[in-house]
Amino acid sequence: MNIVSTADLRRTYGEGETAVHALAGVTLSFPAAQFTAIMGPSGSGKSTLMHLLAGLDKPSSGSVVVDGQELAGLGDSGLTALRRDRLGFVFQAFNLVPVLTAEENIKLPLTLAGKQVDQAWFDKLVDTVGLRDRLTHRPSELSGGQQQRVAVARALVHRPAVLFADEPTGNLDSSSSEEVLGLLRQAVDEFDQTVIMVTHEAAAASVADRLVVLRDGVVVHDGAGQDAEGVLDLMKAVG
Ligand SMILES: Nc1ncnc2c1ncn2[C@@H]1O[C@H](COP(=O)(O)OP(=O)(O)OP(=O)(O)O)[C@@H](O)[C@H]1O
Repeated sequence: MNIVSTADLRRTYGEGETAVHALAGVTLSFPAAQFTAIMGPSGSGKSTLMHLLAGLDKPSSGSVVVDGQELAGLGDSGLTALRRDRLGFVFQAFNLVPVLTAEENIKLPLTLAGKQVDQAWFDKLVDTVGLRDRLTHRPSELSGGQQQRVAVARALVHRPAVLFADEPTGNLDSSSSEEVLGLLRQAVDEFDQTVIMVTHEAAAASVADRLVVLRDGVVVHDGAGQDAEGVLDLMKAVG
């Protein structure tokens, strides 16, 4: 079953001769429990695609279906509810709330939605991300890697249909990057989580099951995951 799919997705900024075709017809399907890395040179349309998949921007034409819902058919409140209830996000900047503890940050999506915390799931997540002894700490008292692990737990606490990760290791050293990527991998393997990650880093992309490469707003490669060397070779070949 596809959790996310697009059909001939286009997004044009501006008009006439100065128009930029950030996405120029992208048709992709993302099956459940698959880890996809999206790569491509700067300006190839990766952020635009992520924003459209998450309903944060509207396409010029084409469709996006997420968790069985055509986004064009949802109003602003429907999109907000979809993002809150069905999507998880991890960004390069950890985006934690500074005055809240790690535990409060992790539970925030549920608090905001007025939903009960599934304590067994919360405990499992906390143990998976290895933050049991840091739950009462505020973000400023945590390392970058720990903060991003809080962000991963927060993105998973409401069991989203899909987790979007936008350069999740962009601000991390290599060992923290490995930890965070390992967590995302574990979420796919153990929790059947669907993950779609944009990255510039071959090492990050190498943990994915599938590699999609964009260039000039179109898909120029869509294939099985590669090791880091394979990713670099592929990027050279398509770049
Ligand atoms: N709000 C906007 N107005 C005009 N042009 C835009 C806007 N946002 C993006 N673009 C253009 O659309 C194209 C795709 O941009 P996008 O940010 O999706 O690329 P990207 O692959 O995410 O790049 P990067 O790796 O640098 O983040 C670029 O040419 C960019 O300049």
